[in-house]
Amino acid sequence: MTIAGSDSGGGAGIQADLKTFQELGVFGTSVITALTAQNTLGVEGIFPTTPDFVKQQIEVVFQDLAVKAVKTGMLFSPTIIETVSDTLKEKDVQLVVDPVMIAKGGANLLQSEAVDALKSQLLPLATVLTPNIPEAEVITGMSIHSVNEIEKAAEKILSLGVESVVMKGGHLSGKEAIDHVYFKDGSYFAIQSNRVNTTQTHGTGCTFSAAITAFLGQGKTLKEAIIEAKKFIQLAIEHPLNIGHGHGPTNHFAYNQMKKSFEVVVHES
Ligand SMILES: Nc1ncnc2c1ncn2[C@@H]1O[C@H](COP(=O)(O)OP(=O)(O)O)[C@@H](O)[C@H]1O
Ligand SMILES: Cc1ncc(COP(=O)(O)O)c(N)n1
Repeated sequence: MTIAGSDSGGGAGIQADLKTFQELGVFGTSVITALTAQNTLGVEGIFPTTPDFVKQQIEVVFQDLAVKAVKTGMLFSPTIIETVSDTLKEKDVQLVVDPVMIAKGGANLLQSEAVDALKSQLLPLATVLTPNIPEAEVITGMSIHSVNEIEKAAEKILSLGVESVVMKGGHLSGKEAIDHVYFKDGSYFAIQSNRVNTTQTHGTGCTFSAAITAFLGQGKTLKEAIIEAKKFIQLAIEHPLNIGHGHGPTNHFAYNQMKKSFEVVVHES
């Protein structure tokens, strides 16, 4: 299940999630928190759903279908976060939280007053949190420029009650795009891939977290799911579709076409 916003341009949000689920052979269900009028150039409008209707969508799907894993993306408001947290608290599922805040084009997808609810209500339920660096900065109140600061921020995030955190390195510079993964029990690994010099990164975070969710739903361990999701997103970025006039979407087809001949580098410690 994905609980997220709709992207009319099809590259991020619910649409990216369902495409990823489909490519990975899992049956996707969707709970829409907000409609956005959006294309690769940016978000022009946001029309949020009501918290009650978000709850109704979740409950109706759970009443009928055996949901194995859930991801959250754009949640928009404190009341939607409270409702999603209260509803999921009762469910026995693995939860991937992508703390979507600001779109690549600059639009606010989370009201600033919603950060407290995200930290206090949703994060304690999360199997894994997948912040990019700016999101990790908002959650921790720290500025993050080095691996040392990434580790300190991860410690702060783990203390909020999440079981694990993937600190995504897409927004840092350097020849590699490295994601650092920390677990509550103190274990750690990092996954490294070549940084692609591209503007075609609309929906990278949504796609990555959807792939983790799909692999968890299929019964992979969290570590296996994160590594395989990194392959999915790397191939999706490396082989862009080149559509739209702004931040183009990633290519959800690439993984199935090329995964056999591709590996990412994993560092353990
Ligand atoms: N230019 C890039 N080249 C290769 N991988 C990237 C690039 N940009 C982002 N990634 C990867 O895509 C995933 C999503 O990261 P990021 O873009 O930081 O998230 P978000 O979309 O939430 O801002 C991460 O695994 C990150 O390492
Ligand atoms: C509905 C919705 N959800 C999430 C994103 C974030 O994606 P990105 O950071 O790539 O703009 C988005 N643009 N729209």
